[in-house]
Amino acid sequence: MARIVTASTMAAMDRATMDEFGLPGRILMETAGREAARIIRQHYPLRDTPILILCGNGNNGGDGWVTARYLLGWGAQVSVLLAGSPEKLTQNSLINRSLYEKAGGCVLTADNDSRLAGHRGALQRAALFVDALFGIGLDRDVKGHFATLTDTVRESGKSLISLDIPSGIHADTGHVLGTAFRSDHTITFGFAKPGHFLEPGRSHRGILHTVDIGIPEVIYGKIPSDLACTDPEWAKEILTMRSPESHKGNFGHILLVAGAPDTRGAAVLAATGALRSGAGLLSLMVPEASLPLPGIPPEVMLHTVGGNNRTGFDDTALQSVADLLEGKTLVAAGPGMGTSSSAARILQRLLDCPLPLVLDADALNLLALHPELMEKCCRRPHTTVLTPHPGEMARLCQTSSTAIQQDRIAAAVCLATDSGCHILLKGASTVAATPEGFCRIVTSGNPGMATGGSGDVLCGILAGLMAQGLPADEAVPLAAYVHGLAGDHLAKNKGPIGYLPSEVAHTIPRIIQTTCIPPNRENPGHE
Ligand SMILES: NC(=O)C1=CN([C@@H]2O[C@H](COP(=O)(O)OP(=O)(O)OC[C@H]3O[C@@H](n4cnc5c(N)ncnc54)[C@H](OP(=O)(O)O)[C@@H]3O)[C@@H](O)[C@H]2O)[C@@H](O)CC1
Ligand SMILES: Nc1ncnc2c1ncn2[C@@H]1O[C@H](COP(=O)(O)OP(=O)(O)O)[C@@H](O)[C@H]1O
Ligand SMILES: [K+]
Repeated sequence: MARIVTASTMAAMDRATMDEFGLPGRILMETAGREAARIIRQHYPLRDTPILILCGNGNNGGDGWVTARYLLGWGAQVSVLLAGSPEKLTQNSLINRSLYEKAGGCVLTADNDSRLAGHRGALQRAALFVDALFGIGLDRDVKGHFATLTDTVRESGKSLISLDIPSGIHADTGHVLGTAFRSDHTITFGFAKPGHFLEPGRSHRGILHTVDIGIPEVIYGKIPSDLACTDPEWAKEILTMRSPESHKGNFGHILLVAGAPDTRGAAVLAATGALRSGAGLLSLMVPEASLPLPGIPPEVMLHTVGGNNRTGFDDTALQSVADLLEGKTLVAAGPGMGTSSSAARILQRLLDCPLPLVLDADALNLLALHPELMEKCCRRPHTTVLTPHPGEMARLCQTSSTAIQQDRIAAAVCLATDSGCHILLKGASTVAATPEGFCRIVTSGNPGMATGGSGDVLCGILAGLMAQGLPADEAVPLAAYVHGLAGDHLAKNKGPIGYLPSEVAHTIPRIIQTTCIPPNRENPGHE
């Protein structure tokens, strides 16, 4: 299920389903609460599990009342703790509270700290909490008795299921507003929200279940979402098996410009990433002072150009660029390239070439240092991809990395639409934005990948996928997804920290085989 919607889009879909399509909000809420109760029943033995459902004022609380009524009907020991103010309940919450009470349900009211303290026994007796405090309507920090309740439940270590999103997590950014629940399961309604996939929200939501509450496809079509996430079904649609008659010329010829003497390993890692992802041919342009290049795959065609230990590339290197561009189908530049004035002149020349361009690391630093290069980059009539980490992104956008991290999706989309470039904003919760403003959140990857050289491998993977003809809007998120899956595979099989970016590169063929190739096309060359 790759569709994702923001809180405002989800609210607009809910409204349109009610007002235009004619399906009442009460039915949507009934479906949400009933399906949540079903999922709870699947995971916990109802008769042996005292359940306390925590309801807020809003419609998220409304879902909680419905869930409570179904669980009660199925024989569960269930109570509701109303943490919101009884007089402020939404209309549908009020109706569903009354139905729950008619069915014999018990309600404890705790709308301030002292009342909450009076219900300590009920909190202690519960074995499972259901969090229906706030959903997509959370719009400010969680404070006061709501914060006390959240912290008490979290610190109890007992099982917790959140309805729609863990309360305290902002649905659009994944940020914690004040304090937040950490759930074992989150049951979301309609479509998943960005906060389910963006850290720290992703780490707070446990197993995610997406429930169809009856938002009709016509409404989704009318209010389209410009967000999605990566998943295996999506990946399988993109990579197709090679024709038996294919040859190396079908899979592109990359010119990789990388590897000043101090950072020559970056060139090796990017080259390995590109070849392990299936690039047809790869030529590497490095300064002669960077030789030897230990670990460089013998498949790489090596072109040494003018350079020295101080600046990396020198001005004589510029003369080689035109020759080296001859016959290439894609250029990737930046890993360990250096930021000398000679490197800037090389980048200027590359920006003029009529080929797809992937710019990473020092190429991004050069764009930030030379506004005229950034302007040139924005005016390119050919595909350009920029792959910044938050620090590089901050320099490109002349802001701080804290500001970028405030809303990663907004930052990536804003730069992509302003610059006309594809943007891959890396880090925990990598996002890929297109110049048209579509954004895909990458769902793979782990903190074990936070090692120097990891981004160089990713740059190579991206160049390798694009060289094979994948359009940038698919190749950019797929490269990050495959890179993250390779990291996840190593974290699981080797250990969560200490595996190397070079090992990530060498794991790519296995990931492509297991995740991206549909099973019926898995074994080329075998009967
Ligand atoms: N038909 C539909 O629409 C459907 C909706 N559905 C469900 O509804 C949910 C959205 O409901 P919603 O819009 O009522 O918002 P919700 O998440 O309950 O929160 C708003 C309440 O919280 C309060 N509040 C906010 N922040 C606060 C804070 N920090 N500290 C304290 N209070 C705070 C805010 O108070 P106020 O700002 O008014 O003072 C208001 O009372 C959605 O996530 C899904 O679960 C499903 O049933 C499917 C059909
Ligand atoms: N906490 C994390 N969770 C998931 N992926 C991460 C995390 N930290 C780093 N990564 C990934 O590792 C790579 C690091 O890239 P980058 O910062 O450019 O590294 P370098 O410049 O050292 O090669 C990116 O793909 C990034 O998304
Ligand atoms: K919730």
